[in-house]
Amino acid sequence: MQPDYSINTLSTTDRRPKATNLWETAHSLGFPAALWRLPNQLDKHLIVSFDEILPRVSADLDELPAGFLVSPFDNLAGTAPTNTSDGISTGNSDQTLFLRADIQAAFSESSKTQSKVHTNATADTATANTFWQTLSAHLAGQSAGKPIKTTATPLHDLEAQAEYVRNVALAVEAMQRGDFRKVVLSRTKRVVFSDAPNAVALFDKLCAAYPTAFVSAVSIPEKGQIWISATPERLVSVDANGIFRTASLAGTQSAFEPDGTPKRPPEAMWSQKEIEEQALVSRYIIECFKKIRLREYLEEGPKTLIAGNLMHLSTCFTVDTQAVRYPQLGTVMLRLLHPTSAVCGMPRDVAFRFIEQHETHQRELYSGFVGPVNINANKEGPESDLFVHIRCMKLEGNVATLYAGAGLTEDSVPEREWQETEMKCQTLLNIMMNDK
Ligand SMILES: C=C(O[C@H]1C=CC=C(C(=O)O)[C@@H]1O)C(=O)O
Repeated sequence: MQPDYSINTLSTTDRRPKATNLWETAHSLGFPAALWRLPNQLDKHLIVSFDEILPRVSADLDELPAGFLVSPFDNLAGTAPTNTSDGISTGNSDQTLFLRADIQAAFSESSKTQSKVHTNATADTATANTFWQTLSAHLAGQSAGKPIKTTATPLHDLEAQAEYVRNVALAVEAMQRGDFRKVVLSRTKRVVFSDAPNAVALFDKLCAAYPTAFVSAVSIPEKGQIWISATPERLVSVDANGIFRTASLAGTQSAFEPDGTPKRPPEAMWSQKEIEEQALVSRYIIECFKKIRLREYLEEGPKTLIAGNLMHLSTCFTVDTQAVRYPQLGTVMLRLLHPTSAVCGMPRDVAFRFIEQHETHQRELYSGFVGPVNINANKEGPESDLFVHIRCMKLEGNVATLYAGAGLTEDSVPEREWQETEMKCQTLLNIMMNDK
């Protein structure tokens, strides 16, 4: 029987495991781990998977056990779409990585709930024993040494800027010809650290700075990567009461006036280009509802939403899956929605091809989706919360690669779109450069 640490109930002399202890134990054993904090919540969650090589699954929220999903942008490749009995066209999404919750922990920041760590019943007992023994050794041996200070240096790539601006101009020409209506082109930015940074410390700083974001850190040892994000964009959520939620997010401006004073969201001014860009994302969601003949949805917005240093336009869509008798709505919509026109474009397939042909980097897990599935966090029942993986970076040793994209329409101005991606990189950079 493995320990079930109810952390708050242990005596103060106990070496209580913190998120960082579990994360580092997982790392030392080569086990994947995910750490996350939901928007507007205080509790942080962590799971460790005992699968050194993660299974690639179809993102089926109705079938998967408790765990965490990370999908690449491009998970439609390989097979032709298939039609289900509902007449729904679904892609092949078995590129999605699944971290099964073998070890599960919740770290409470509020005095009302207790922090908990436990081994799930389905986890392999021998592996779980190894994990707990390694954790105990780690706790016994840890010293309260000074945290290592790392400095981060962003690399300025003038060629990357020139290439991005050229590609935006090509996209604008294609849209003016009528080839497609919207495309999201992305770029990368590299940051070199003096030492490999502490992912859990970065995660904690992001949680503190961006309370309304979904913040996550996912360690994937088989790739030698840690992905860290603070995303404002919900893709699909289904709560314990069967309430389905999704949102359309687009249009970007700084959340601050040039003199540094914060803007008031209700007074934000949006251009016609930005209003149209966001309306296209909403239309895409509504078209997905139409494909499954779902009419009973609540649409709220567009409203201006603060996302860290930025503001966006957002419309929320809600469906009571019990009232409409559609329990699988989350899974079905996930397959239809991804990749939405907030990260791909419209029409989707033409925009997808334009991205493939013009972006010179691989998006990998950027603009895919990320989040917990079937996690029973508050005893009310399992919940799934998947977010669009933007405002993210890939950490490989002491090098971070940040990703940012901008939604383009025929009215886009190439230099401005580049500046927009710079602002989006700033969401993570502000935290990385602030070494407190
Ligand atoms: C693609 C990204 O943002 C999307 C979400 C909100 C606003 C966006 C925009 O204004 O272009 C993008 O569609 C990104 O941050 O990399």
